[in-house]
Amino acid sequence: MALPYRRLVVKIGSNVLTQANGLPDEDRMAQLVAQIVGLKNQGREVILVSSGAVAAGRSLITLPPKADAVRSRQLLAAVGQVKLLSLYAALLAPHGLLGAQVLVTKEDFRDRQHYLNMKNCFQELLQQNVIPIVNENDVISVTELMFTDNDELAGLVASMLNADALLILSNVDGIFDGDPARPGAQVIRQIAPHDTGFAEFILATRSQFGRGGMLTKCSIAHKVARLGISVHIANGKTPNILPNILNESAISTWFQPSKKASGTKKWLAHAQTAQATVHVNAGARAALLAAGQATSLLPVGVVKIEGEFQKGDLVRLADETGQPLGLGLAEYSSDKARERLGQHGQRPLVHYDYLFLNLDT
Ligand SMILES: Nc1ncnc2c1ncn2[C@@H]1O[C@H](COP(=O)(O)OP(=O)(O)O)[C@@H](O)[C@H]1O
Ligand SMILES: N[C@@H](CCC(=O)OP(=O)(O)O)C(=O)O
Repeated sequence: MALPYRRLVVKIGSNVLTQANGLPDEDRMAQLVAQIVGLKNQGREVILVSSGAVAAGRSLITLPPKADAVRSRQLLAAVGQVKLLSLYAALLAPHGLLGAQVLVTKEDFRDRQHYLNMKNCFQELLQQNVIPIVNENDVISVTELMFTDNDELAGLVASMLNADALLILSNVDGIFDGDPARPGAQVIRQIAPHDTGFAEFILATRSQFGRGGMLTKCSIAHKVARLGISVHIANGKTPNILPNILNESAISTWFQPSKKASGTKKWLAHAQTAQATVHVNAGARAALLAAGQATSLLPVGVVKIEGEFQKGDLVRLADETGQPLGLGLAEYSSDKARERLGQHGQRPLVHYDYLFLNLDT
């Protein structure tokens, strides 16, 4: 039986769409589009997050020697994105399908109005049977404004649209239990929501044209799965990989989902800024991070509060050494919290429903 995912986000990495010489691999694109059309014909909704603009740009423009790295990337992506989307449009047209370009920046997920505009647009596109094709707006996303990579962007899109699954296509069959090049290395087939042991196997290497590397891919996958969205990492170069993930015959690493999280938890998982930090003691840290338990933060475990906050504000949680633990919404102000610091029998400062912990700390 096929996996019952109705709404899918498919992320295709640069290296899947790029040949060894750095130019776009149009045959591969055609194969992947054919697979996506197959998924659509099964009645599924597909949102595509596609890298490849820089590679496409390389096929159009030769950079001058000693060109500035940031400007070169902007130039290649600006020119290449047109070619990338034209190729997708040409491949979808014979199937009677339209693709839509959606270019986003990190800022668009922070600004609530931008976020809602974007969400509404996606919903309209899906309703009209159009395939949104998302990429980072590389022209204005430079250095610290950039997403870590398109895996982060795909995770945000999957959470925003409450997708059933995120399929990340890279140039490896999944996460290996060691160097993928080592003879005998095996793909880890399943990772449970609270299992963080996989991190020890990941090497700092990344594919030739990739940006973030496997470690960021995995921490995004883990976070998204903990919000209740299935994540599969698989090889985009393997024939029929998308239908085979869905009929469970493909090799892939499957991050099993937790129970679906509320909209607030999804937002907290990806929120970036908090004004104040609440430091907790070792006992509270252990209780919060204990697998499978829904624990709220009580004042008895709080040792220090840095900064000011009001009821409903976003606060950062950290342990006594300052190591970040997660983010939550305060149930009361920092003034009240300071009065109750270390006291037993007080109301939670951060309720479990409004708390998102990073398990990879
Ligand atoms: N344990 C591991 N299992 C699989 N791949 C790994 C592992 N450790 C490091 N990698 C590297 O991660 C790369 C994929 O990540 P990345 O370069 O970011 O790809 P993409 O461009 O698809 O986002 C692989 O090509 C591989 O070299
Ligand atoms: N936005 C860039 C891709 C950046 C990126 O994150 O690539 P990847 O590491 O392959 O997901 C492009 O279109 O070339």
